Amino acid sequence: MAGVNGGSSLTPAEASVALDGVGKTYPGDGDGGSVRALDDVSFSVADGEFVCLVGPSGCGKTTLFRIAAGLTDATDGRVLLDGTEVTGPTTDMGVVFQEYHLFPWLTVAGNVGFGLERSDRSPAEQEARVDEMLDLVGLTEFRDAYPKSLSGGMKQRVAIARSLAVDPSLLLLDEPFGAVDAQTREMLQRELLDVWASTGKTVLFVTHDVAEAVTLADRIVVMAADPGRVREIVDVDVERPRERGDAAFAEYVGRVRELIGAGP
Ligand SMILES: Nc1ncnc2c1ncn2[C@@H]1O[C@H](COP(=O)(O)OP(=O)(O)OP(=O)(O)O)[C@@H](O)[C@H]1O
Repeated sequence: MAGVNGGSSLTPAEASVALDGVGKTYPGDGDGGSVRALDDVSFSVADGEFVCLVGPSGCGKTTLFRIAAGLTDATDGRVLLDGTEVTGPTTDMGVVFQEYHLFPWLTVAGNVGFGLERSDRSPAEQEARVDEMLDLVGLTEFRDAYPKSLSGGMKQRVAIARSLAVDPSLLLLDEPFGAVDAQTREMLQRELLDVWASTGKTVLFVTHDVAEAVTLADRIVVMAADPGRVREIVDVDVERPRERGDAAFAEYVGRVRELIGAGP
């Protein structure tokens, strides 16, 4: 199988997003016991590339996601977005979490348009952009509905539409389909790939589901734990749409599972 440890040789300044020697130590409670959650994590994601991050429980996926999103400070290293160091949350990144984080008092259109209110678009431009995003995720007829009346899959489509509305250069997703049933999950994966193909966004997607990573990614960053670090980067050299029944698909799933289970 081709593609293990493959990937771009982009310099941090050339990449859409680059993690450059990122480390994180959580302080202990005073009696020592600090946790080295991440150690010297470096990889780049090229413009328009879809990269998934997988690894065993506790390898620091969420910590890395939060650092990339500017929500947590790294102890060492830095994250560059389009060559500029990330020092806090920015509208250049669209962020989607497992929990939908929708505003219950706003309609679907209100949620999707939320970030646009602080942009320099006119009200008419904002409305047109909301309509475009609702069309993109197939929720036009639900524009006036409230989140409580939506299924989990629909809520996550709203969250994705909201994150894309401000036209970020990077989409960051942390286990976005972790709370929906298996069938909805596969549908959302197909839809996300369609959105990715039509928008050309750069995507960094965290998941613990290896089949999901093999379905979606151009490359899979496989992490190891204690301390969290990059074990290998696997190029997924399979045409899309990928079929779970295919031998090549199963081979990649097996290879990535083996890497995750390989111990320290
Ligand atoms: N706020 C915190 N304070 C102290 N330690 C933390 C904190 N957050 C995470 N950790 C520790 O850092 C390590 C990495 O945790 P993190 O949640 O980032 O991993 P993960 O790969 O996302 O795990 P999982 O897949 O189980 O969600 C773990 O050992 C965890 O206990």
